[in-house]
Amino acid sequence: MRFGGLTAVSDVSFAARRGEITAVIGPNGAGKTTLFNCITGFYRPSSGSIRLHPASGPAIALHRLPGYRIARAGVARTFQNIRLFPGMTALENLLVAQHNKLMAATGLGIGAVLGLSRYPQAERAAIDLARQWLAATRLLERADDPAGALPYGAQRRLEIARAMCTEPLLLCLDEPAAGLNPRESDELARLLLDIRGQGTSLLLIEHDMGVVMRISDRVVVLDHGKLIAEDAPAVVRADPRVIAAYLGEGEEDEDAPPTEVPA
Ligand SMILES: Nc1ncnc2c1ncn2[C@@H]1O[C@H](COP(=O)(O)OP(=O)(O)OP(=O)(O)O)[C@@H](O)[C@H]1O
Repeated sequence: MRFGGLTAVSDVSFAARRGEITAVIGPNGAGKTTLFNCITGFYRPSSGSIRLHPASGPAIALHRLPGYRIARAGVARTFQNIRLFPGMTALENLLVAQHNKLMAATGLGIGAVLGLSRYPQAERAAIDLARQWLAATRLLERADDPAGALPYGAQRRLEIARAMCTEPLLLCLDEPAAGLNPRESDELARLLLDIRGQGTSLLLIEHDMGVVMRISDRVVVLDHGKLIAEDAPAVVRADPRVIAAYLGEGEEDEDAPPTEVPA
């Protein structure tokens, strides 16, 4: 991915395997969010390819699709900075996520207008799924509260619930533990393991090395836009190139907030 003269991500090749949690780590500015933006269609990569391999059927070339088609193909994401609809209730946020499905069930809404459709049935199923994810994220009691009024940790969980309501094959999480206290981080780790247990594959950008080392099956390390390691968490943690990348960070930017060394 190039931005004018700057190559933000280059020669990065790896597989996030089905049914696994793959973490993407690296110092600030390594290209992690850019990579996510390419996978989820916010950026169109300048070159290269990104493929989604569903359990059945042919591979889908994500790099050729616009963002909404990528979402439809089964890739969901959350953002580094929470992007909920703050004025809508928690439940409504989860129903918006199912808009595509509802529209498809009702013949693009025309059937619903004519009162001829399966809309009530589809709407009930959407509410059931939303309530299931509200329960999984401990937000059922806050279902009717505006999303913007929820505490920070609850908003983070609601973002994950919203992504899961699209029933994704791959869930991409950009720093889900940012700003959480240790108890909330533990709870998040358990939630992500549950999501994996239900068959969704996860790709996770995370600076909290406790969470990364505890739940990841594989860890991919980026530095200056390049892949410098890809292995099991314990192997990556001991890799001298990875340690050097993290230790080297402070020398370049003394004012940058410290990044945890994965040790
Ligand atoms: N839209 C853009 N235009 C120009 N440069 C960009 C753009 N987005 C990212 N970059 C540059 O690409 C590089 C990688 O940035 P990116 O945000 O992907 O890093 P990161 O690993 O996610 O960092 P952090 O951990 O701080 O979030 C940086 O040099 C950044 O300035």
